[in-house]
Order: sequence, then C-alpha cells, then structure tokens
Amino acid sequence: MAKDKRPKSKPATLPLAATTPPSWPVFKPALPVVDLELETLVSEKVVVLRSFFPQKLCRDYVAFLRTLPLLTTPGKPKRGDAVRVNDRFQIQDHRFADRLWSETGLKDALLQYPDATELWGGEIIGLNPNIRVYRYSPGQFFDAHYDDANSVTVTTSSGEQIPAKTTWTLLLYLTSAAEGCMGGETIFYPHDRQSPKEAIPVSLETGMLLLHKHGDDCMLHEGSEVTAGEKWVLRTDLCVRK
Ligand SMILES: O=C(O)CCC(=O)C(=O)O
Ligand SMILES: [Fe+2]
Repeated sequence: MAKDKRPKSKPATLPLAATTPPSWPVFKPALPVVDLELETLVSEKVVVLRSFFPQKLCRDYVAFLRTLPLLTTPGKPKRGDAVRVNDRFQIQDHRFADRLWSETGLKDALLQYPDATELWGGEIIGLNPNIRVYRYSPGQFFDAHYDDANSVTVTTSSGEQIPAKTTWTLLLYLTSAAEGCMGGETIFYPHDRQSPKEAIPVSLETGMLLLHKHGDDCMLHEGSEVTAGEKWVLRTDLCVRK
C-alpha cells in the first residue's frame, strides 16, 4: 500500500522517554477563560479554539516546561520517518491528559458540536496519555509528514480504563509573534504534495488549540522553520472509544 511509505511523525523511542510525570502547573485562572467556540479552518479536517489557554498561563507553562529534560531529536531519521529537528519531552501521563480534557472546557466544547460523533470519528472519551512537549529554536522545523492513528488506553478520572484509538492530532501553541517567535506556522497541504500554491498556513497564536484529523484522512503537513524566538507546543491526540 502506497500510504505505508508516507513519512510519519514517529513516537520517540522508549529509552529516550521520561517516566515520572512532572508537576504540571495548575490551570490558573480557572479555565475556560472565554466561551470556547470551534472555528473551522478546513472543513472536517482542521479546527481551532482560540484563547484556550490565556497568555499568562502560556507564559507560566513555558517557564515550567523549560525546566524539563528536553532532548534534541537526532538529525537523521529512519527511512519513512519525517525529518524532525526540535527539542522534545515525552511522558505517559493519563492524569494530565484527563485534566486537559475535563478541567479546561475542551470536552464540553467538542461534544457541543452538532455532528460530534461523525466529525470526531466516534464517541470521544478523552486525550492520549502520551503527552509531548516541543520546543523549536531558530533553524528548527518538522518536515512534511502524516500523523498516524494509534491504539491507546484512556484512563478516566474515576480510574476506568477504556480501549481507544486516536482520531485527531491536538496541538496547543504556547508562544507566537507576541512572544517574539517568528515563523513556525503549521502548514497543511490538501493534495499530498508540498506545493506553495496549495499551502494552508496556520500562524501561531499564543494559547490557541488546533485539532486536525489524522490517520487515513490526515493532510500532509509540516511545522515550518522557526526564524526567531522559540515555538513551544503541547501535543496529544483526541481519542474515541474503540
Ligand atoms: O509543530 C507543528 O506545527 C507540527 C507538529 C506536528 O506535525 C506533529 O506533532 O505531528
Ligand atoms: Fe504532525
């Protein structure tokens, strides 16, 4: 199958992953700070929630994330993997995934969507416990690739473990031009080729959460090169019951 040869965003290999969840800062002020409204950028493929995190909370998060042991991605990827040059931290943390899901207004905002089950690819139950933090400094980028759907277990706040699969990628931008970060747009290519004419760039916006459909319906996309400042992103995925 041709699709299997597509460059993928690969999970970091396990020996590089941290094992003790960090003490993520509390969500202060209490979230959400605005009425969360889904804005569609590409029909059925890319949506955003602006001001998901207020600017102050983003600042607190970046200050905290700086203290984590981020690892620079080795330059040369394995065949079939996308070139990703950034610093990252990865942790399995179902408690933080659940906080992001149920203590921020995210769950309610996504469930409110009129055709929620159809749009999200099933019954949404939470976020992927595989939490990733990216820092891109000037010259760093994430080359064009597709994100895979994965099988995961979602642990709810009551401790229930639910077999799930990921359907959409979640990116939370913690910096933007407002903090001096230039470049770093997430760029989507609807026709499987990196054509500048067809590019749909999404500019960084501090506190904006972006969701894009992944798996078989994933659009080719890249994190373009950062040219000044730092781009900080939290990454997880939306999960549906399997
Ligand atoms: O950093 C970005 O803008 C894109 C990140 C991405 O594509 C990924 O995490 O798979
Ligand atoms: Fe991606």
